[in-house]
Amino acid sequence: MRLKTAVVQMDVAFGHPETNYKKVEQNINDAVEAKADVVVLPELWPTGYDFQYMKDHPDTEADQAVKFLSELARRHRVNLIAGSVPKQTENGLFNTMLVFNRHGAFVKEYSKAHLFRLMEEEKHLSEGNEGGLFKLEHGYAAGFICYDIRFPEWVRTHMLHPKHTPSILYVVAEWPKPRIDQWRALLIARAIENQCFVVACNRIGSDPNNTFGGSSLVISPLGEIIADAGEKEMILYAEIETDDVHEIRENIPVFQDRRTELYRYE
Ligand SMILES: O=C(O)CCC(=O)C(=O)O
Repeated sequence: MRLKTAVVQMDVAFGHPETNYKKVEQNINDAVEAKADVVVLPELWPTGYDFQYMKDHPDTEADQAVKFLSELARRHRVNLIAGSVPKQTENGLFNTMLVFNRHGAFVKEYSKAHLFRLMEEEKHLSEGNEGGLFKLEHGYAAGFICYDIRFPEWVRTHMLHPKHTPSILYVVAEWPKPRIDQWRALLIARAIENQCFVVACNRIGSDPNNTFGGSSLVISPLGEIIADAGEKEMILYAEIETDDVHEIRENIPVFQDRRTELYRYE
């Protein structure tokens, strides 16, 4: 199936959700005018990494974000990979990706499984324990959040679902500029080794502790960069044909050729 993706590479106002909610709404409006089928937002777009704000103004069960996003998806008839949002629950604070379909129906939530110590996530957040596989009209996909892409075994676990192999990996991030070459290399590697499209959204701009590198990318299952947002605030558009994965997987049958009996130490 052919689909047009819109990746919102935006600056995020630190601890200022009013500004970020308005900006997200404007970006979704613009993407819909450009006839996007799927809009992708960055990690923690409501607040950035302002843990104090998240604690002082908890979005309980992410109700505020869910209501806002579901209404936008329904009104504009667009699928949303709505980045991630702070979700306060009685078991802790999670960094949670939310996915909605064109009818505004809630499709999936995925809480970041690998917390990033360099940004002290483990001191403030609880880690997710569930996978990020979901289905939209264009088939199966999986969602990952930032540091998750350093764990190829986590991504591969999603690819090994017995019935529902994803054809797109959506990655949302606040990835700092000093390691942006690693971001690019890791995303290309995840695309090639999993023979998947990668649609990756990183924020731009700075917070009190970091400068973020942008470089939101759309990558083919062969590892070719289809679209690259560079360092500007922008919506990155790309058209992809998800059925391409089948031929690529037939040509080089990586999944059939796995030697699982070797992949462990005694
Ligand atoms: O792995 C990295 O270098 C960056 C990860 C990160 O910034 C995050 O997970 O928030």
